[in-house]
Amino acid sequence: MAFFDRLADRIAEIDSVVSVGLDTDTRRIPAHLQEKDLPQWAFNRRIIDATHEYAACYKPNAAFYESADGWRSLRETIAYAHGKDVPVLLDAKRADIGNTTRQYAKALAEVDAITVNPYMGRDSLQPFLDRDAKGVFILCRTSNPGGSDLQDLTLESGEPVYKRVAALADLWNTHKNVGLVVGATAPEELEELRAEVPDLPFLVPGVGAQGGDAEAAVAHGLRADGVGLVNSSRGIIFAGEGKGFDRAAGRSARRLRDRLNQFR
Ligand SMILES: O=C(O)c1cc(=O)[nH]c(=O)n1[C@@H]1O[C@H](COP(=O)(O)O)[C@@H](O)[C@H]1O
Repeated sequence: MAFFDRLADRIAEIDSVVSVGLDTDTRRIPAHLQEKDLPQWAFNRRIIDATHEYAACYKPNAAFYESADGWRSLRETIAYAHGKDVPVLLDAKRADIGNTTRQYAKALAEVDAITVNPYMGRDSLQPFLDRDAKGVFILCRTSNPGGSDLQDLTLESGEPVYKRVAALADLWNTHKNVGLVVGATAPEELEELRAEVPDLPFLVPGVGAQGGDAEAAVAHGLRADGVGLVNSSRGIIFAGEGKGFDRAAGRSARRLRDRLNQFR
C-alpha cells in the first residue's frame, strides 16, 4: 500500500496526527535502563508501549543512532513499531550524488518513509522518489532559527527559495509519494505553502520543545483530506524522568493528540 494511503488509514483508525519523535539521547535515558544491553532499545520499547495508541507514526531521528549499538537499537525499534502496526518515518535528511544516494535509499527497505534534503537537486533524490510505496518528505522551510538564512532568500523571480522548493517537490511528485517538512515555528510560511501546494502532505515539527504554533500546524499542515503529521520528540519522550518516564510520555502524547484534535 502507498505510504500516504497507509498514513490516512492510521490517522482515521486512531484519530490522531501525532508523530512521536524518537530522538533517544542516551544521556537522558533513566538510570534504571542504563545497565541494559541496549539502553536505547529498552527505552524505545517502553515509549512505544506507552504511546502507540496516539502515534500516527514514529519518527526516529537517525542522528541519535549513529553507533553500532545505536543501529541495533534502531532496527529493533522499527520492528517493534511495525509489530504495533505503526508506520515508521526515518528522519535522516539524506541526499547525495546518484551513486551515493542509491545506497542511502536502501534504508527505505526497512522503513515506510524518510526525510531528505533538496539542496543537491532532483538526481540526488531520485532513488528515494522512485520507491513509489514509500513516503519522501523534502525539507522545505525548517523550524530552526537559521532556517531563514538560505530558505528565505528571494530569487530573481521574486519568490523565496522555500517556495521554489515546494514547487519542485510538487513537480517531482509523479508517484504521489512526496511530502514537505515545514516547521511549526514558521506559521506564515506554513499558510502560504499550503495554498501553494494543496496536494502535498506536510510533516510539521517544532511544536513542544521548540515552542511552535500547534494551531497553525494543524490548520495548514494537513491536506484537505486530513493527511499530515505534527511531530513532537523531546516534549513526549522526555516528559518525565525516572521509573515513571513511560507513563509520563503516554500522558504527553495523549495531551498533544487532544490539543491538535481541537483544531482538526
Ligand atoms: O525533519 C525534521 O523532522 C525536522 C525538520 C525541522 O525543520 N525541524 C525539526 O525540528 N526537525 C526534527 O524534528 C524533531 C524535533 O524535536 P523536538 O524539538 O524535540 O520536538 C527533531 O528530530 C528534528 O531533527
